[in-house]
Amino acid sequence: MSTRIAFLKGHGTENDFVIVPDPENAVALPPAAVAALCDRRAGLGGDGLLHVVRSAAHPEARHLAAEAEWFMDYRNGDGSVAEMCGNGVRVFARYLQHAGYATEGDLAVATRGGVKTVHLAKDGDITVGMGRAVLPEGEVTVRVGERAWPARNVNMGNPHAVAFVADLAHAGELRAAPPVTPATAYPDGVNVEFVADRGPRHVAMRVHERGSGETRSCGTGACAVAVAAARRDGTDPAVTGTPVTYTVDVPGGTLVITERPDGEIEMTGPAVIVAEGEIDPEWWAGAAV
Ligand SMILES: N[C@@H](CCC[C@H](N)C(=O)O)C(=O)O
Repeated sequence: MSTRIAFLKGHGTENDFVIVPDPENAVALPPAAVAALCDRRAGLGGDGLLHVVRSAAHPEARHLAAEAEWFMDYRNGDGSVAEMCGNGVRVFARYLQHAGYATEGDLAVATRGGVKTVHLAKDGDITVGMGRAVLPEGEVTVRVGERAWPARNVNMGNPHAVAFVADLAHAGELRAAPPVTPATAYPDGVNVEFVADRGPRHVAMRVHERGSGETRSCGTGACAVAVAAARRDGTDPAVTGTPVTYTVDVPGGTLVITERPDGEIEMTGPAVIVAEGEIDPEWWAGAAV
C-alpha cells in the first residue's frame, strides 16, 4: 500500500508555503522532492516548505524538545535548507492552531535559528519574538546592472544585505540573485532587501530570497530592514533607550517590527491557511527522483 502524505498551503503577507505535517518525521524530503512540491507549474507551488515535526523526532532539534514541542524544518523553494523564516514561523503556528495542536497564548517553536516564541490569538495577526539581530562589521555592496549601493549586513539567524534605494524599481526585474560583495561576507549565500522610504519609521521593500528568488514578502528580511533603518535614522533602541517600531510594506502586505532597548525584536503580521489535501502517491513516487 502506498503512503498517503497530507499537505496544506498557507501564506504570510503572500510569502507562500507548502506545509507537510509529519509529527514523527516519517516523510523523507530530499531537496528534489521539496523543489517538486514548490514548483508553481508542475507541483503545488510555494516560496518554501514548512516540514512540521515534533522536536523529539528530529535529529537537528532533539536537544530543544524540552523547550519547544514542535520543530520548523524550513526549506527554500529550491530544496535548500535555511536557518529561519519569519513569515513561515507564523504560518507554522497557524497550522498548529488549525490542527488542534496549539491553542491561544504563547507557543515556543524550535527552528535552526533557535527557539522562537509565537503569540497566538484566536484569530487576527500573529506576533513572533524574532530574537536579536547580529550586525557583522564592514559594509557590503549590492549591484543591479550599472547601479551599486552600499548595504548593511544584518543576520537574523539567516543572512541579509539591506540596501537603501531611491526607487524600488531600480532593483529591476530581480530574475537572478543580485551580486553582493565581498562574497566572503556571505559564505552561505544571502537574502537581499531593497528599501525605499515612505514616511517616518515607515519603509517599503522588495526582496530577492536565497533559494527562492524574488518573493512578495520576507519576515526575517523585514526585521533586518527595520534594524538597518533604525541605525541609519538614529533611532537604535540600544542607544536611545526607547523601543522603536517600523512599518514595513512588502509587495504582499505590511509587517510591523518593534525592536526593544535590549535588542529583542517582535514582528506582527498575518498568517493564513488556504487549503489542505493529499499528495497523489503516483506523482510523489516520481517527485524525488
Ligand atoms: N521568507 C523567509 C525567509 C526564508 C529563508 C531565506 N530564503 C533564506 O534562505 O535565508 C522569511 O519570511 O523570513
